[in-house]
Amino acid sequence: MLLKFTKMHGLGNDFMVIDAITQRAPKLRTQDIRKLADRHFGIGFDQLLIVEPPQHADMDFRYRIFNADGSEVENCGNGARCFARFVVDKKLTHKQQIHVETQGGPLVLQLTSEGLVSVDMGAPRLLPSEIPFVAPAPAKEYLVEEAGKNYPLGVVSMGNPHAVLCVDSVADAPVAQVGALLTQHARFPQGVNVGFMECVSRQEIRLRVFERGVGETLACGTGACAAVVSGQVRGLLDSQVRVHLPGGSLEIQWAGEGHPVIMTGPAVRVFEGQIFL
Ligand SMILES: N[C@@H](CCC[C@H](N)C(=O)O)C(=O)O
Repeated sequence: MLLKFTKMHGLGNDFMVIDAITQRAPKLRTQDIRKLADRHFGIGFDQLLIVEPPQHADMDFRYRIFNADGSEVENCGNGARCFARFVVDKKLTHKQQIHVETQGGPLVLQLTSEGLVSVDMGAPRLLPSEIPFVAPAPAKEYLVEEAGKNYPLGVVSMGNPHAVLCVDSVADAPVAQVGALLTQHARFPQGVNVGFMECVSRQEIRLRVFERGVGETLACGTGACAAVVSGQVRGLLDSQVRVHLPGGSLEIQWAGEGHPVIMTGPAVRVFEGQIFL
């Protein structure tokens, strides 16, 4: 069958987006997604996004997210912004404010007058059991031992699991090596996305993220939210922070415990395509 798709990106974190509302989309198996994600033999992407009708009457859409390794995940910040741009550009909605179901919980999105997308990402979860993370008691930072070294990590769930490590300089951070070790650490039973955060000031950080199921990406939206939350919990950051990622910058706001994290940034359509499956 011929499947139409749109290639999009949020700060270089790239997506294949499938409209499963106006076309019949096949059920893709893990190995199908891996093949499509391959940058040499497929279309190439960090995540696949599938836009579907909602399952609950108070929602506008449901969207599902799959990592390049074919695993289904709960949430994706850059994906959420691309999803909003996609449903508006495709005229799947005329609403200003879009409510969408994800596996990690509902999100509220809107396009701004500057052409950006702002997303209410919901309140972060910080209890070890909510990440999930194995720890005897809640703390601001946890020492996680791997290969004879102790890593002081902040842990945050933005629907999906994140660990945040403070570094002196992201340019020199051992993202590939340490990211690969920690992403599958036994204390994170569902794996974890690993952020390397350099605090420039209380309102500005640099961040690189080794994503679960992908490897290092040019940007991670939920990773940016998690880093700002973890930085605030550790007393390092203010409530409004500019996050510089290798692919560009995001604005993240968090007013503290119980409040939602608001993420604002761009979402770009690259091209329309079709593929025989
Ligand atoms: N790129 C994303 C996060 C995608 C999911 C992540 N790899 C996971 O496994 O949880 C973002 O922008 O948030």
